[in-house]
Amino acid sequence: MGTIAVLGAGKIGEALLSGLLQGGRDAGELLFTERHPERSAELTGRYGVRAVEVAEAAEAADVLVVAVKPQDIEPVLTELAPLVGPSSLVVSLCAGLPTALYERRLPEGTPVVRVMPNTPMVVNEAMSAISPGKYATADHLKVVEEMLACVGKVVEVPETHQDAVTALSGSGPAYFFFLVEAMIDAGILLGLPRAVAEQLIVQSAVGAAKMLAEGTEHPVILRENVTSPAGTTINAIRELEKHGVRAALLAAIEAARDRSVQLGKAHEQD
Ligand SMILES: NC(=O)C1=CN([C@@H]2O[C@H](COP(=O)(O)OP(=O)(O)OC[C@H]3O[C@@H](n4cnc5c(N)ncnc54)[C@H](O)[C@@H]3O)[C@@H](O)[C@H]2O)C=CC1
Ligand SMILES: O=C(O)[C@@H]1CCC=N1
Repeated sequence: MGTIAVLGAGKIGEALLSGLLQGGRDAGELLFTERHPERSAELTGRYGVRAVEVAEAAEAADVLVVAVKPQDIEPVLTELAPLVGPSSLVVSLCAGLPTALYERRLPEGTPVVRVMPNTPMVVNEAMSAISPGKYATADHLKVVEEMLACVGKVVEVPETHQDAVTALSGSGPAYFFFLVEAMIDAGILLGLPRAVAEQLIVQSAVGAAKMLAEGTEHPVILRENVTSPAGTTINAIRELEKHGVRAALLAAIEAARDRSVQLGKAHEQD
């Protein structure tokens, strides 16, 4: 797989570096660029990975992973344009940004793969969806898949699905954290000490996630198995339905998808 350079080592860039290191990659095979020197020093201190300028990253790395905010992509494309070409491999983790944007702004033939990962990368449990741009070959996809398989699961999707994927699994961990936070608050409402409420809910989330991951039963059956006739759970479910939680989730994820589309459209003229 060779050397990987992460351009923009914020939350997701750091998650990738740390996941790759935990997955057995050597710090010497990883590089990153950062616009904030104090952030560079922090990451080099924590992981032993070297911060470099974009020119050195493009020269030394086999894979260039773009992990800046979509709103910050412009200067990165301008910097990269004279440094890359058909023998490079550019991987974009940026929400909403189509491979066509990179293909317009980088030299003709530059292979680009669009990826939507998520932060559970830090515990090697990422869900990443990958889509090839028009110059990316099966070999390029294999390289990207291998890199991401070190930090979790990988699925290939048509690029037309990437905005939906972003709303579902890219943002997905935030919805679960939000739910956990609200359930811990419910424990406080019922008079439990915060630490106990946290332990109860976090372990319930871990257990439920493991059952889901085993995949032996459909989520509906798992939920029904908890829901006893005239029991406690059905009273809670009635309240969830009454308060429109299911519809709220559909609307929320649709809104996230729409924002992803909008982020891509902001660069249509570039
Ligand atoms: N945070 C998340 O859960 C996920 C984020 N993403 C995508 O990953 C990208 C990064 O998101 P975060 O890590 O959350 O943002 P962040 O703001 O934490 O990280 C971006 C980093 O890029 C650096 N940066 C900006 N311009 C730069 C430049 N020209 N050269 C070098 N460094 C530069 C910033 O200093 C910052 O450290 C976004 O495009 C986002 O859509 C994708 C999936 C999940
Ligand atoms: O909120 C965001 O825009 C990024 C993309 C997916 C998760 N976080």
